[in-house]
Amino acid sequence: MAEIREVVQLGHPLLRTQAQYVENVQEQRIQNLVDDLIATVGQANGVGIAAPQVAECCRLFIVASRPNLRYPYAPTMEPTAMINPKILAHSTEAVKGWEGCLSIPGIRGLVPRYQIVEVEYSDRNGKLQKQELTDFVARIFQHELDHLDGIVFLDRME
Ligand SMILES: O=C(O)C[C@@H](Cc1ccccc1)C(=O)SCC(=O)c1ccccc1
Ligand SMILES: [Zn+2]
Repeated sequence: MAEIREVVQLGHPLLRTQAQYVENVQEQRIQNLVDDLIATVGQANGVGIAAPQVAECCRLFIVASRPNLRYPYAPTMEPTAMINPKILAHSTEAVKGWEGCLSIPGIRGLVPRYQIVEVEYSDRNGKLQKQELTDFVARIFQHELDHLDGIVFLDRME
């Protein structure tokens, strides 16, 4: 009897419903993808990366701002996964700034972006986040959001 009780208490995978099992597999897939993207953006010395750039069709990207030659005052931040991201509001003026792209190596260009964006996304723990992003971090967010819609920075250069 103890054995059966132990199995029930531990929630043995075999006792989960099929829907719970599928949900757990999907959740693990997203967590693995987030970990892979964070490792990839670090190895590539990037400041962001979007799932479509590694042929994963889901609305998920990483923002990983750090100071660099073109943006020496960029904040250093923990690489942050942003799931189902959206812009809720933005400043009127667009400011041009240098961008590159891990999918278009060797090319840099001046791209207009909103300087301030109010954004919403779910973090990797499923918690809904609302934030105001400014300057370089706002630029990265807009660059990565474009990737989710098949747009690259070359498409926005004037
Ligand atoms: O292709 C990507 O999404 C990564 C891209 C993100 C990005 C760079 C610059 C502005 C907005 C978004 C890169 O990280 S490109 C390589 C890079 O580290 C870099 C390039 C230009 C300026 C700063 C950083
Ligand atoms: Zn890019």
